Amino acid sequence: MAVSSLSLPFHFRSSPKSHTRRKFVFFAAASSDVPLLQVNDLRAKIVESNAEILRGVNLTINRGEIHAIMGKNGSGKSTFAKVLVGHPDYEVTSGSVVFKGENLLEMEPEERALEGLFMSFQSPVAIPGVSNDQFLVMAYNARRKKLGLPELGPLECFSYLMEKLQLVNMKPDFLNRNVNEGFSGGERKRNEILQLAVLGADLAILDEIDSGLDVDALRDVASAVNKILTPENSLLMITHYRRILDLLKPSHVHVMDNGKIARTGDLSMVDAIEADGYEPVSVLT
Ligand SMILES: Nc1ncnc2c1ncn2[C@@H]1O[C@H](COP(=O)(O)OP(=O)(O)OP(=O)(O)O)[C@@H](O)[C@H]1O
Repeated sequence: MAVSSLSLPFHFRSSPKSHTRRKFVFFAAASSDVPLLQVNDLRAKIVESNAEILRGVNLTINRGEIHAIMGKNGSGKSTFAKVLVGHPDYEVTSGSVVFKGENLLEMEPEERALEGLFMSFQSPVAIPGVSNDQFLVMAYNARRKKLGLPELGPLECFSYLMEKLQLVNMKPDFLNRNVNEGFSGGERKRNEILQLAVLGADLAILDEIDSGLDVDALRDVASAVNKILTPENSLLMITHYRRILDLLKPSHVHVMDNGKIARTGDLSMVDAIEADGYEPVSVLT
């Protein structure tokens, strides 16, 4: 099976829109003084209904930073994440997103993944008929190819996957099962982190990775994510809960309200949210 038919870990295909060339490329992209992700005044609507959901999002993420987005239900957090990875349900109407110096919005979803943008979904889907190890090996070798590295053979792949399984504390038999098929909610979340550990990423977006996890699973997931993070990569997580924030210690906490980032602070802002709700911190500053 070709990797393109598996669509990497995003579980959706490229949009049928024609692939236009990128409008601009900054050749200083690898330099650490260029933001890893720069989002400017991003607006997006739902294709089917034309309803505008993102109403001017601004966000800058540098390498080595951990960002958290919180906010009321329905404020647009998941939509923002899905727009970043190119989900076909949404259309960007204005604004820009520059990732590693390139125009992200003109890349197909698969290309975004190969460039090092990873997203774990709130409800990871099952892929019937495709085993976890088959999926991981194909996706990982596609990423290695993109990075100019030789593909790994079956034996090398096996030992690489075993090492990553240990990192997320998953049993080896999960490799033989079909992707997410019959997995419990918590196992699906762990499996998302396994995918991240295997593929690596410049920017990992974790959408409510903590929801539905028991305390031990949450600790395992946070510990694995902490081991994956380096000064060269970054994390953007969406959450409603303090516990994962205490484990991953974001440098920046944002509150999204009505399709915009209304407030940015540090972990101390979460105390205020827990005490008084979102209203006091949801005023655009
Ligand atoms: N594909 C879609 N079709 C219809 N409505 C959508 C779609 N995607 C998002 N929406 C709507 O857009 C709004 C924002 O949804 P989104 O999932 O981004 O919110 P959220 O901040 O992540 O919420 P939660 O905290 O509940 O997960 C909601 O009103 C939602 O119903």
